[in-house]
Amino acid sequence: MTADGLRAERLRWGAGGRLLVDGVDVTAPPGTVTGLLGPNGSGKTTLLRLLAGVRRPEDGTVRLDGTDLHTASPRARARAVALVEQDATTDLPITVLDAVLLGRIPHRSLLAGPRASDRTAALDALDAAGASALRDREVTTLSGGERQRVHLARALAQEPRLLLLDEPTNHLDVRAQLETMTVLRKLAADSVTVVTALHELTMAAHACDHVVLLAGGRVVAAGTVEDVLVPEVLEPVYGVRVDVLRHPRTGRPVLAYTES
Ligand SMILES: Nc1ncnc2c1ncn2[C@@H]1O[C@H](COP(=O)(O)OP(=O)(O)OP(=O)(O)O)[C@@H](O)[C@H]1O
Repeated sequence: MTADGLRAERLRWGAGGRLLVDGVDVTAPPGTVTGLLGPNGSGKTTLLRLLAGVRRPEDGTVRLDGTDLHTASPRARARAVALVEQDATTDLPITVLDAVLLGRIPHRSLLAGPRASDRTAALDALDAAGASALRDREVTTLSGGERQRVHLARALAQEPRLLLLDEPTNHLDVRAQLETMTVLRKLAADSVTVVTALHELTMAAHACDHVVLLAGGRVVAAGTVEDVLVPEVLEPVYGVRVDVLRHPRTGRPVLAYTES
């Protein structure tokens, strides 16, 4: 097994007589955070499901460290890949800790209950996601932001090599957004491959190594933050005027938008 991260090539998937993902390539080396950007309806969620292996492409391949995710067994895939879906709902009347323990299922015998090591992994994941204080709460009673942290914790408990997230910060306050992106950076530092859909371009500029910009199911630009998050690329895609400022302390791009 080579640790070359995620390599998706020529992905295609359509529905309702329309191609929603049309010849998309995504490369994400281990140890990097890749931002998946694009306007509403550009295909980010559809692409993440193809990358996660939960939806089979009509054409193209998804390889993680050289292994084709769509021919791997569901169990092998579940050990390797975690997907945090947008607004994932959990209607089960279970506690937060039990919900996070569900992330350990790919790592244990189906018939056995959680082991002490699974519980430790779940508690560590809750801690990393900043959700330890919620562990005994019933999931159905949580706020949107609290749920988002718990979904992240469940994915962390899964200990994936590829972590895919669909707008993981959309319910979070500014501090929690930064904390979540710090968690993703730490995972990348531990050689996890992280791909996250984001709407907030300044957050992408702050936390991503690479970005992939989608429009109409196609990649319109891919590369470093400095190459892609520029007015010439963004303005035609979003239909707004974009000004790129510099963060006074980090030097990273800060994007400001006005109607064009
Ligand atoms: N099963 C489906 N059948 C028909 N159309 C679909 C289906 N799934 C998604 N679409 C459409 O495909 C397009 C891409 O949807 P997708 O959810 O991937 O976009 P997105 O970039 O994640 O959008 P958003 O930023 O709004 O979350 C949208 O126009 C959506 O309505």
